[in-house]
Formats: sequence, structure tokens, C-alpha cells
Amino acid sequence: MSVSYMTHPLIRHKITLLRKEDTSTNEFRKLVEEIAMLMGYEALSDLETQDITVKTPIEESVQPVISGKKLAVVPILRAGLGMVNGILALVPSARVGHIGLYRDPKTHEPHEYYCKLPDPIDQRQIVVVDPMLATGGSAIAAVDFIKKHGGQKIKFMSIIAAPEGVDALMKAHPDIQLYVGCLDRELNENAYICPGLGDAGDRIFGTK
Ligand SMILES: O=P(O)(O)OC[C@H]1O[C@H](OP(=O)(O)OP(=O)(O)O)[C@H](O)[C@@H]1O
Ligand SMILES: O=c1cc[nH]c(=O)[nH]1
Ligand SMILES: [Mg+2]
Repeated sequence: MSVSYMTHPLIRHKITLLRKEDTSTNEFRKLVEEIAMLMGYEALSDLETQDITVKTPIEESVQPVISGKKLAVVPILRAGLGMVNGILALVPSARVGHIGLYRDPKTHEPHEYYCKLPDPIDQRQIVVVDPMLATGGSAIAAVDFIKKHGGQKIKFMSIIAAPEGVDALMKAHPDIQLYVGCLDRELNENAYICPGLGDAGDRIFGTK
């Protein structure tokens, strides 16, 4: 598995704003979408293209376009939903799958409550999105599910990750490509990322 950590100042700047506890729900949502788009720009640099013939005012020419139908964005609900439009702004014709998981507050184990993927999935480039990679339990369960349904080319994008989550995901799925906006220090006793940004789902949807 390859892990890429974002170094672009625009991404790092927006992640800093995201962390502030007085960032409003509205602002938080916008930032998550913008960061997803900027990270997507980096993560999709090897996206498949196909050649088409276009007629310019001067002449006919063969030029590349994105094979958009071949991409699937798969948010892990709920918080991953906040990143979807950022990726769709780059590849509007991408398909969207959904994986519903919540972390048990006591055991921190992921529980699945919804799954729907584009069919067929085996030839698609899949980009799983979730702003937080903490213990890695949710990410591992999501990739397990995608592979069980035939997904093979998998990228995973998280805005903030803990070292524990990166290690666990690398161990469980060494074949995927991971893109991390910022690697934080550690998990606390409640398996929250420190310094982190709190509960991403609650901050995106204004719950709690
Ligand atoms: O790496 P892990 O330890 O599994 O933690 C990360 C997961 O926790 C959060 O979801 P949460 O369970 O809070 O659900 P929500 O998005 O509905 O708030 C987050 O969005 C990840 O999916
Ligand atoms: O810090 C964390 C850990 C898991 N989920 C979150 O939303 N935040
Ligand atoms: Mg949450």
C-alpha cells in the first residue's frame, strides 16, 4: 500500500480552519468539500483517459478525456458524504456508492447499516472517502465490503488520520492507495484523533 501525505499549503491551511472549534457548520461543510476537491486533484492524477477526436476551429485533433463512467466515489456515511461533491466537481459523471457505518461509542467497533455500490464495480477506479481515519476499523470494514463485491482498484482519502489507523489499514489492505490530508499525533482514550477536529459527522451535519 502506498500512503501519500498532502503538503500543499492550501490543503494544510483549510485543514487548520476545519480544526477550530468555533468554525460554523456552514463553514465546516464548505471546507470539507473544498479539501476533498484539492485532495482529489492529487489523488486522481493517474486517472484513466481515453482519446477522442475533436474539431477545433483550425483542424481535427485527437485529444484525451477522462473516462468518467469508470470512477466510483464511495463515501462512508455519514461524514464521508461531506466529501462527495468535492470529487464530483472534478469528475461530474462518476458513480456514487454508499457504505453506512457507525462506530460503537464504547467498543469503537464499526457497525454496518447500509451498503449500495454501483454494479458492476470490478473494473472501476474506486475512491472511498471519509474525513477521519482513527482506529481504522471503519475504513477496513468498508474496503472489506468493496472487495467482497468485486472492487479491485481502490483509493482511500481521509482528511485527518491517526498513526494507529494508517498502520491498521496498511496491514489489513496492503494493496490500496491511501491519501491523507494531515497525519495527527495519536488517539485518545475514546479513540478520538488528537488534536483532530472532534466528531466530523456531527460537525458537518450540525448534530449534537
Ligand atoms: O477509524 P475509526 O475508529 O473507525 O473511526 C473513524 C470513523 O468514525 C467516524 O464516523 P462515526 O462512527 O462517528 O459516524 P458518523 O459519520 O455517522 O458520525 C468517521 O467519520 C469514520 O467513519
Ligand atoms: O476523532 C475522530 C475519530 C473518529 N471519528 C471522528 O469523527 N473523529
Ligand atoms: Mg461521527
